[in-house]
Amino acid sequence: MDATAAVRGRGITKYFGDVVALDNIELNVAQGQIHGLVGPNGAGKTTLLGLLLGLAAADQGRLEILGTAVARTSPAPEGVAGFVDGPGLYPSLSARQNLAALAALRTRDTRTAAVDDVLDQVGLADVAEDKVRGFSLGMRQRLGLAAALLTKPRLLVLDEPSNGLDPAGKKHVHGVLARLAAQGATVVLSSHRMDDLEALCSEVTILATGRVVFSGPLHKLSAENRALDYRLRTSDPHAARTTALGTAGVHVIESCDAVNRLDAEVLLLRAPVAALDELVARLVRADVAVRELAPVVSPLEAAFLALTEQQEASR
Ligand SMILES: Nc1ncnc2c1ncn2[C@@H]1O[C@H](COP(=O)(O)OP(=O)(O)OP(=O)(O)O)[C@@H](O)[C@H]1O
Repeated sequence: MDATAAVRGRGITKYFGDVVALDNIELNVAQGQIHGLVGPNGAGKTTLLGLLLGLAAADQGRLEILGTAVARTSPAPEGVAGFVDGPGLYPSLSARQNLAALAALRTRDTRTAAVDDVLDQVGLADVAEDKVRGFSLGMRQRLGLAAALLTKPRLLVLDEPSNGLDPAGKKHVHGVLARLAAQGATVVLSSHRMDDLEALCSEVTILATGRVVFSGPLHKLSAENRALDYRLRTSDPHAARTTALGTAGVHVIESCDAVNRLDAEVLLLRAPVAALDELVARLVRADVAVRELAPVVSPLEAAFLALTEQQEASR
């Protein structure tokens, strides 16, 4: 196995009765990487994360985690922590008691220094003595992350860790994950939020109906020569429209969207980057000022929609 790989999956297949939840999955995650799993509902993300955590075994294929081949009967290798379907917590105990209980179970160590440190890292120090019963979803997610941190994981596996987080909570969680990765730990997480994945991950795997439709660096998705939808606001919408219609590769979208119809100054365009560059040059030559030019959805989201729609259509 490649010494720098934290996860290596080959031909991973998992069935639930007649349902093929994972279909011949290939997955490579380098050590120290934050790797995002993204895909529509039912794509297989939670199933795959569950295999990494040792909660279930693949029916076919070979999975190596932290240099160890995972056998059907063996638990996940040492150094793996995380959760799927929300963290398991005791509602009647406080945040601190939950963590102290876990620490005692795992290491027979009831000292509080490590507990205080992880509570602080996830931004829950102020509510350490509050019962988990009263915690919001975002607070539970942060406490689940704190519990995983207690084990000093070399591979952290998280199913939608951003679920329910407010901006401050998200900042804490992103900071924790980035620090972990900088220290050499590996993080594999799923999310439905493209902006989170773009902020955190260097590589992503896109799943659709149990198959990998893309896996690799984020920049490869955005660099692909695909036409995206853009909003264009200029000093002269009429001239901009005429120029756009006369520029090869640029398609003017006649919007039926109420928001854009109200904003008559905004033109919706579909174009690859090269055609867009040509349009901007023409607008400048025509003395039309470009006040806003932005993709309607991010390149990752556009790629995600295109790839997953293709896969769904070919089923
Ligand atoms: N325990 C189970 N029993 C039967 N079918 C299951 C089970 N777990 C998952 N599945 C099926 O396997 C497929 C993949 O489900 P999974 O939960 O992994 O998807 P997901 O990408 O995590 O979806 P979501 O975004 O909705 O969380 C789905 O068709 C689901 O119905």
